[in-house]
Amino acid sequence: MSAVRPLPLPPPDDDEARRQAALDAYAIVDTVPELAYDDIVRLAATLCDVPAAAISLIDHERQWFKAQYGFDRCQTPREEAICDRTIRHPGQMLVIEDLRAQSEFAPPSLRIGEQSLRFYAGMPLLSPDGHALGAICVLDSKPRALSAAQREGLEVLARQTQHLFELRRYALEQRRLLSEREAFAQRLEDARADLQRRNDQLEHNATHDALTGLLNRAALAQLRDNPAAMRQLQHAPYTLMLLDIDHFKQVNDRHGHLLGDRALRAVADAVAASIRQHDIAVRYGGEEFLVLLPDTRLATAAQVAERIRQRIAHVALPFALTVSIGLAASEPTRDWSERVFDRADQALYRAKSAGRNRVVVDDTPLHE
Ligand SMILES: Nc1nc2c(ncn2[C@@H]2O[C@H](COP(=O)(O)OP(=O)(O)OP(=O)(O)O)[C@@H](O)[C@H]2O)c(=O)[nH]1
Repeated sequence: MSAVRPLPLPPPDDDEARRQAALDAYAIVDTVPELAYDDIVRLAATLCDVPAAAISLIDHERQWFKAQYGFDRCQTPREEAICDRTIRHPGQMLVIEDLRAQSEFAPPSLRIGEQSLRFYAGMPLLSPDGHALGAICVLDSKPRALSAAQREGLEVLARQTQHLFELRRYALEQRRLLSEREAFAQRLEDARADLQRRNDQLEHNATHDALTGLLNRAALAQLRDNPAAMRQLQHAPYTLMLLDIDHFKQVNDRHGHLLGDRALRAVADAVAASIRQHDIAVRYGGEEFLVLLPDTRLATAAQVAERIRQRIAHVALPFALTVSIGLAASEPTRDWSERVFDRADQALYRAKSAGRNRVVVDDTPLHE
């Protein structure tokens, strides 16, 4: 087509907004040069035997060149972009054989070498839903015409360019989906971790005494009901310690429950600070504590108990705080929950009867 169509009206605002949105979806404007597009414009120039060619995208008030060959500008104002005329008739090539003969076109500022532009042929570049994003164009500083084969070739290159655009959009979409999937997986993992934390917290609360942080009676019952843990405990001689705060009722009565609670925490801290990591300390009753010392004979356990007693005697409180402790050793053939506990309890009773603030070791003969 050598005749120029009458100057089309500017597109209605809504259409232009949709067209611009279609272009934006490719996120291609202002990207770095890419060889695939550079190759296409070189090929277009060679095919049409012209010194210059470009892939122009009409972006708001400018035309921006994704690729250019034969000139070195990366954009021009939209009002002088002939490609802006080309996109007004999507699907049709616009050919202007001699710009000087077309008074309706202001002379473009774009120059080919030192010469002003005389020849233009552009094929619109369309999105799949028909929005014209820009054009692939060939340019010359001399008037000329395109052969049918050259026109056809330019159309093919326009299709190839559109294909590249679609690949780009597909890659962007995949990246978006991937990051959405990663974000979703992260949210899922966060939720799982949060659930795990809450679960751990619940489990901790169910098995620990809130005041002292030591294990509670429920945890002791769980231990008793766990054959594997019991086997582990019983594979070597162990010692059971029962500890009771002396005259704790008086502490409460004279100094109030708040100080009583402080005393309980101080006792728990002294116990925790005196035992090994795998020893098991339990707040067994109000002011009673139970400590299981695996793999520990009575004599060693007595030293630990004495350390605890002394530590507690030195706790800084507005009143004297002492404890009585009873100890008993395990019997290899018996369940600690029966006999060992009774023996430790009797030892504790003897510690109380003998004046409190002392450690008493069970001395009843085994296997009586
Ligand atoms: N502040 C406080 N007091 C508690 C708690 N649990 C139990 N007690 C108190 O501990 C006291 C235990 O008193 P008793 O069993 O008579 O024993 P005791 O006064 O220590 O006397 P002995 O054991 O014979 O030396 C009671 O007054 C309970 O109210 C608690 O969580 N906080």
